[in-house]
Amino acid sequence: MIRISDLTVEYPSHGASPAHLALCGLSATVADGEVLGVLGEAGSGKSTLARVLAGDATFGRREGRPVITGGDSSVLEFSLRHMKQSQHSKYTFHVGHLTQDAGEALPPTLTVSEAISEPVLLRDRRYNRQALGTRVATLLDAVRLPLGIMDSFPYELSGGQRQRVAIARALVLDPRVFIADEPTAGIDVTVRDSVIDVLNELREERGFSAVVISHDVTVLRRATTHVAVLYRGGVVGYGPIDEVLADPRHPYVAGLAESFASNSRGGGSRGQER
Ligand SMILES: Nc1ncnc2c1ncn2[C@@H]1O[C@H](COP(=O)(O)OP(=O)(O)OP(=O)(O)O)[C@@H](O)[C@H]1O
Repeated sequence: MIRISDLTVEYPSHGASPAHLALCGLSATVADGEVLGVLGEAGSGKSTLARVLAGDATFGRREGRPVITGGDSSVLEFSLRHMKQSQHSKYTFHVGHLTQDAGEALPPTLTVSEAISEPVLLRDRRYNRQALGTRVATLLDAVRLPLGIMDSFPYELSGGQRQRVAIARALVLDPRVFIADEPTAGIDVTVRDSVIDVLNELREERGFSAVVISHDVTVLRRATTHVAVLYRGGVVGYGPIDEVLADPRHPYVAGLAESFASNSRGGGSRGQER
């Protein structure tokens, strides 16, 4: 479903800033029903990879957008490097993208229900409102949010609730591929498990494929089939997470293995919902 082959990505130069090489010769595959986890230090290229897979690097050079300068990635038979503008809307219909800090970027003037419905109504203003209401309610339930918050505005919610609304919004078009950049950031440990459950249910029921960026080892262990560890834009570890950590081939992966081992000895991460 997703085949990344020798992918090289740059941010073009603008003003006095030179071009920046963000990903270099990256390869990975995600078959139907698989979830690839991506981890790596800050600036290693994780969000850039998510943006490219979400279709943000198509149609020439635009300031602030990544550009594929080598290799390619095919997602659902679409070539990301050679995608035509006319294909983009179809592509983004099938590929959901939860951006980093999506919860904080919810439209402030829309209620929860309107924010989750918006991607559907932007494509089809005459979509059946009753069916849409049912879809919103099902998604709220899936991310363990009470139906009573449907008419609330983002400022009335906690950070963790906003993040879960953003997840529901990213899934409302029923994507076949889901790209999620830190989906559990700011979510407490019990809700984090429900997000992992949503990913696993989608995977089992729909043969859904996903790429999940996360620094949370519990998410990576329970929701991914394999991981790619990025370091300065290249892959330095690839395979099932426990195998990658048990046999580190790069000093950065060895450091990760060490810190994950000491975290588990200390009882693991316990993120608190904001
Ligand atoms: N719009 C942009 N223009 C130029 N360079 C950029 C742009 N966005 C990101 N970069 C650079 O590309 C590299 C990869 O950034 P990216 O955001 O993909 O890393 P990341 O691994 O997601 O980091 P973090 O964990 O901090 O989110 C970094 O060196 C970053 O400074």
